[in-house]
Amino acid sequence: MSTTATYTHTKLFKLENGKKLRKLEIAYQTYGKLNAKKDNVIWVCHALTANADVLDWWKGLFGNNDLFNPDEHFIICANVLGSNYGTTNPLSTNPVTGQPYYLAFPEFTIRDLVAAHHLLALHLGIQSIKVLIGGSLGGQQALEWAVTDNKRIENLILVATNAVHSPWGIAFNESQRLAISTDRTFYAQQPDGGLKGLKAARSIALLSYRTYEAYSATQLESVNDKTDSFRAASYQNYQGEKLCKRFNAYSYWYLSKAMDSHNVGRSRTSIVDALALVKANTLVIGIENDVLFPICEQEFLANHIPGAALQKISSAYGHDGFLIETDILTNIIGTFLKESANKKIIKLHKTA
Ligand SMILES: CC(=O)SCCNC(=O)CCNC(=O)[C@H](O)C(C)(C)COP(=O)(O)OP(=O)(O)OC[C@H]1O[C@@H](n2cnc3c(N)ncnc32)[C@H](O)[C@@H]1OP(=O)(O)O
Ligand SMILES: N[C@@H](CCO)C(=O)O
Repeated sequence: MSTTATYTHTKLFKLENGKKLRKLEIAYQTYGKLNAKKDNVIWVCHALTANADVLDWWKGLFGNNDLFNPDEHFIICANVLGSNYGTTNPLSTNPVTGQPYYLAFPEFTIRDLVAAHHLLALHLGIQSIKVLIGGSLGGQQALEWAVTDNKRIENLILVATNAVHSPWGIAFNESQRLAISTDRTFYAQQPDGGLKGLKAARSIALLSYRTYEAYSATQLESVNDKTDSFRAASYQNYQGEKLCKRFNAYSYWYLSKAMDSHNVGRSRTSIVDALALVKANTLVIGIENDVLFPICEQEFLANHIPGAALQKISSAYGHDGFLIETDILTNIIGTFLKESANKKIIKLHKTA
């Protein structure tokens, strides 16, 4: 059973920077049913350009015959604030002006994305989360959630993510925003504004999501007399255009800023102290070939989240491996959850 719905928050939604959004709408999807014990919730936080349909974009890990399936679990995935898959975003109508926000949309942070998830969890009556999982920007949300609200989450799975967005990651994002800002239509404030810039931005982003090996494996020329029109060039154009057909430059701009904002230590004593607040059984998964979120970032998480386990995997896809290597993820996560369930039984026996 799958449900697609939108929750409308009728009170003002206060952002971390103090600005307020009226009539926040959060699009979400659920699969399966909450069981009688209310202990089968799997909450998924999605990455930069995905949506609430996790059975579509994380197939192999989420599906009718997969580790996370609607027969056993109540799976919830919400489209993040700022994204154009149904949640309030820069193309939404500002209730105050009656016009789309575009660049008048307030800036927001990863903490604001999590605050919106909190509202939805409250609305759905979710008291405990068996597994909170996310990769990349989704992992940043999951981590922030586990720091802020550390009693509700039993198991936390962080894939290809970090505790604070790195100077390297911010530099990639700024380069993408520079590409968008060179497209003058971005400032015309129209639904298709900045799409040429967005195409270039996605092309830049892909270089951080993939690897030298992946391009060599898929984009190598079969003839050696070419001087132009290379496959790799066609691929970059294609991928840029593919994103433009399903996303918009304004959402992309604001979400990349939210990613830059990620820092679990902000306004807290330190990053290390913030990580020490996590109480969930935590599994951190890193991809050894990830250029954007290098393995040292997951080592840092695992070293500072109490009792966290670390698993390193290899993927020629690099960072995007977190979306693609579902067989390996199924194996690692399945084993971790079995061990976690066994530990829970032993603990219950000891306290009985
Ligand atoms: C409504 C929706 O679409 S939902 C949103 C779906 N996306 C998300 O959820 C975001 C997360 N997903 C992703 O980022 C990506 O889908 C990934 C990382 C999982 C996979 O990336 P993909 O682009 O599908 O794979 P890959 O890099 O192998 O590229 C394959 C595509 O490039 C095309 N391609 C490959 N080489 C070339 C080339 N030299 N020139 C032109 N096109 C090329 C292929 O024909 C294929 O096209 P298709 O996507 O239309 O079938
Ligand atoms: N490929 C992912 C971003 C990488 O985290 C997306 O488009 O959402």
